[in-house]
Amino acid sequence: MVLPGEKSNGKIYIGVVGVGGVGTHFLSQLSTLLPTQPRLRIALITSSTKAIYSTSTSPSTISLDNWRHDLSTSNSTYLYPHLIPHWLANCPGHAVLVDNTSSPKLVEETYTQCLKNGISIVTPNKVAFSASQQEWDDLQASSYPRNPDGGFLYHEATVGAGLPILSTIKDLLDTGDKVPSYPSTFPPHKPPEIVIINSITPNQITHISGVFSGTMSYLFNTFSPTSPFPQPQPWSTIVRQARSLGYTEPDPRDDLNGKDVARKLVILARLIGLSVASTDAFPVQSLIPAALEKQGGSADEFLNKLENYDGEMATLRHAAESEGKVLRFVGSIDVATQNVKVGVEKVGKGEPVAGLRGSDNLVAIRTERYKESPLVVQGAGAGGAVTAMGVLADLLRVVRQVPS
Ligand SMILES: NC(=O)C1=CN([C@@H]2O[C@H](COP(=O)(O)OP(=O)(O)OC[C@H]3O[C@@H](n4cnc5c(N)ncnc54)[C@H](OP(=O)(O)O)[C@@H]3O)[C@@H](O)[C@H]2O)C=CC1
Ligand SMILES: N[C@@H](CC=O)C(=O)O
Ligand code: NA
Repeated sequence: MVLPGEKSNGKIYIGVVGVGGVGTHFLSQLSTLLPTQPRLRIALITSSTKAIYSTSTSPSTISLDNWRHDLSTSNSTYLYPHLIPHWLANCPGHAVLVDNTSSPKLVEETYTQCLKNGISIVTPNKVAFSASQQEWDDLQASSYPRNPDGGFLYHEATVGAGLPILSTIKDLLDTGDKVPSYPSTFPPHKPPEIVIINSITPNQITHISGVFSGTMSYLFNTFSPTSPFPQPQPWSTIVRQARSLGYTEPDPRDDLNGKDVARKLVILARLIGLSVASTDAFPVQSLIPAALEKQGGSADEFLNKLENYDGEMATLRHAAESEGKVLRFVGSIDVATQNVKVGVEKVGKGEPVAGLRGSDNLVAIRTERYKESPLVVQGAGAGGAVTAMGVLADLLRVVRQVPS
């Protein structure tokens, strides 16, 4: 295996896992890019049932011209996750795992092993980065530069899809943004599960807040619009629309229960120097009706039952309307008080988050330099194409750092 620092044959071998909404857009965007990236070789494409491999030493690796057909007619069955690191390690150049799934099993069986073997990972999959703090720490320790022989690890699309949120925060931290002075002691009720892992460093960011879910943004922009006409459709109808638009998690319940936003806030909090035990370390408001919380079943079965609870959401909306407000699903991190929270809020129609459209995210970051007027990143935060762009941009970050 060729490590990031070692001289390789100059080629970069890509293993693509997952060809759903994001994965298909990723492959489509990659095929457009390939003619300008002669070093790239597609070494593996696997769905949850089928796989196509190139023989890793063969120069004629997989063509993207007819990958759907080639995959569906492939005689090769799906590559079990635990075999992926070995397979990529046999490539004669630098290898990159592109994980376009939401699979915890894939994370568990490939990430650390890949990184420690110098295989890079780019992914929109939040699971690895929002599990335990220890797992986060292990990923950092296994990957470059903390591990000089480790693979690169990029996950820009885990927060705000292709929006440059993680890269902006990295720039702020790298350029040592200063923060206002904090009280010498933290509030006595400081939640034990969220702590600043080091004293307030000069480059700590102080607040991050906004709308972090493309699905929830679309749902509330449509269900609780600033203009009263036309009459919004029922909540469950709009949830189905969000799913068909490719915004939701593979299971929309992971959006509605606030878990997806919680995952993103855990990733952001850890990135700016907070140690967060888990997504259960802070209050997360779920919009799953209580009666459906404990019921299993498929996503389709859930959506059919959700129709019976449209009235509950309509009541919430009417309460906001009576105050001349709209509903938005927001999240926030306050470093000084170490408070992290996720939930529905009534917001004035003139508020920035009230004006969002479609799957827009809006993330406001406050630091010393951006204290009075926060640094704001806004735009589509969900959708296959805008997510795939973030994954592809991360791949190019790896390409630029691998010696040719
Ligand atoms: N959609 C969006 O706007 C955004 C998505 N993301 C993240 O991107 C990831 C993918 O999302 P999206 O494409 O929308 O989801 P999809 O459900 O459309 O696609 C996921 C694909 O992964 C496949 N898959 C699951 N496990 C494996 C495995 N072990 N090996 C190979 N394939 C597997 C699934 O196959 P099968 O269906 O057969 O199980 C499915 O085709 C998720 O982690 C999501 O959180 C991040 C930002 C935005
Ligand atoms: N389901 C998520 C996808 C992007 O992270 C969302 O709606 O934001
Ligand atoms: Na992003």
